[in-house]
Amino acid sequence: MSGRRVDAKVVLLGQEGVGKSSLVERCAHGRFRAGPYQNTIGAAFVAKVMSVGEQTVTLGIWDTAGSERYEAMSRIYYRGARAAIVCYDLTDSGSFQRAKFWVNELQNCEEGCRIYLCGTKCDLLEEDRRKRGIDFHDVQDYADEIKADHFETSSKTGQSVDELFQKVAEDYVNFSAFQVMTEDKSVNLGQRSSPYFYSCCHH
Ligand SMILES: Nc1nc2c(ncn2[C@@H]2O[C@H](COP(=O)(O)OP(=O)(O)OP(=O)(O)O)[C@@H](O)[C@H]2O)c(=O)[nH]1
Repeated sequence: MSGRRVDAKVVLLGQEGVGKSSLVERCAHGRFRAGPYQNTIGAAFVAKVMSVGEQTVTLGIWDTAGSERYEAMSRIYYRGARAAIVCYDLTDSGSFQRAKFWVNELQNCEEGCRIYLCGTKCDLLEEDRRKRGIDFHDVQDYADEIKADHFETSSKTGQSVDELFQKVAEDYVNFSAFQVMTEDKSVNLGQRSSPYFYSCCHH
């Protein structure tokens, strides 16, 4: 994977313990690590190759640390992101307030970044519906208001995880195609925005 071109930078944001690393682990390696919770320090990176129709897209996924101690660092990681997966724990209403904080940041600082709201740990609701901390429709209304997609996922069972990342990749491809189309129609300045390049670290 080293040296592979990354087409789109994707960042995960959200309160500590909401399950960002688990989401990346499920998406990248198809597994869920039970056991003691280890908080992320700084950030972690993984590259994920996705297929969208005939095309191949490499997402460069940055998993940030949720601890407020690392807030300034998380800001560095969302710079230039094409997509942000803003996570909250479906059983913890406080984590949804924190998600709103990140949405405001993105709206103010990263105009070109699409937002995906992700309610995590939905397996816990299947065990006991009373554990739901935030009403689905309230989140959906908020998602509509901010023009975000909204998913409820479980990294434990895998529910809706692939769908979430697939949507991110598809939106990237469709949006890029739209951009090229509108650029072709407008005055040709002889320049086209190039994709982001990184030398990928991989684990
Ligand atoms: N039941 C259940 N537990 C989950 C799920 N996702 C994560 N967890 C648990 O929630 C805890 C925190 O998960 P992490 O993925 O480390 O959370 P994080 O958001 O990356 O945390 P920080 O790195 O501190 O920001 C761990 O004990 C996970 O096992 C899920 O889908 N279902």
